[in-house]
Amino acid sequence: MKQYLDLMQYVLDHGAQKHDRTGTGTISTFGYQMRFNLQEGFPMVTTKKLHLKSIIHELIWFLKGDTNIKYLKDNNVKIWDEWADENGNLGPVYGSQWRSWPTPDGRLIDQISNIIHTLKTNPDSRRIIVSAWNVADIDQMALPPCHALFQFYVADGKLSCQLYQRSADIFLGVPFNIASYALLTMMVAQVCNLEYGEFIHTLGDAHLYNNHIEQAKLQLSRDTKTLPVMEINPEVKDIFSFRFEDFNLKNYEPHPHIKGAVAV
Ligand SMILES: Nc1nc(=O)c2c([nH]1)NC[C@@H]1CN(c3ccc(C(=O)N[C@@H](CCC(=O)O)C(=O)O)cc3)CN21
Ligand SMILES: O=c1ccn([C@H]2C[C@H](O)[C@@H](COP(=O)(O)O)O2)c(=O)[nH]1
Repeated sequence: MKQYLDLMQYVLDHGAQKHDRTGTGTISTFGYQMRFNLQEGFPMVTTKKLHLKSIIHELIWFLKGDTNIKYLKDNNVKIWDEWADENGNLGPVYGSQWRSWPTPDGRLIDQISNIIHTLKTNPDSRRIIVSAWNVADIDQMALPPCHALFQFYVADGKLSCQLYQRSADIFLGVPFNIASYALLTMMVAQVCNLEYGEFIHTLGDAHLYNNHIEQAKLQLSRDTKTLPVMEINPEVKDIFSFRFEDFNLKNYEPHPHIKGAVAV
């Protein structure tokens, strides 16, 4: 994952000191893009061990349209705990916008079903977009969407996806976001009978929190390893039918995990 290490090095070399909402302080840069060819392996960071279980369950949870952390808690995933209210609710975050975006006249739009339909019937469309950035709902969300908008693109029978992420926690969030959207792209490709193309990750405010700098430098001192391979149960042909057991990551041999506190 040279692309990820290059991002870390770039922000260390060129980033500006910036205050932030959490009071932690960051070193930050604005506007950065990484590309991952999904035929060259699954883009999981190898310079620290990533907890894939959390990533898969979070993605299944988004696709269910769920915005309560109960499903995550039942599967021992804790990454959203700090933001939920006393009933486990996060407000109308990703799952709600992806599957049931409310219209002014009272309908609900299932953006995921719509993009699957368009990919199957009109793959050359330049409008294959999912937006979580629902301006009218933002003040009811526990956290405004970071991965705000993504677009699919088909050429030569290959499916690519580009994500716009407005705010990117390079040490903790970004490795999760890359793996999650790479996996989503592969799942969408499978159900639409397309080959794997690229995942393109475009970042707005890309920052390293001041209490993650040592962890970043440790990762930069480690050598990269061959990317693992993600096997997906080929029998699943419906985007909403994937289960945790349908995924099998092979040959993931990362360096040891590195701890870092999450800024709330
Ligand atoms: N500051 C901040 N960074 C984020 O990346 C982030 C937020 N806030 N708020 C909302 C979600 C929650 N996300 C999170 C939250 C925690 C971890 C985290 O603690 N990761 C650890 C443990 C992983 C695990 O338990 O599975 C890690 O080492 O990766 C990662 C992503 C991504 N988002
Ligand atoms: O998927 C995610 C979700 C969140 N983040 C990070 C980016 C920021 O560090 C915080 C959000 O704080 P804001 O003040 O709302 O920007 O969470 C991420 O990297 N990936």
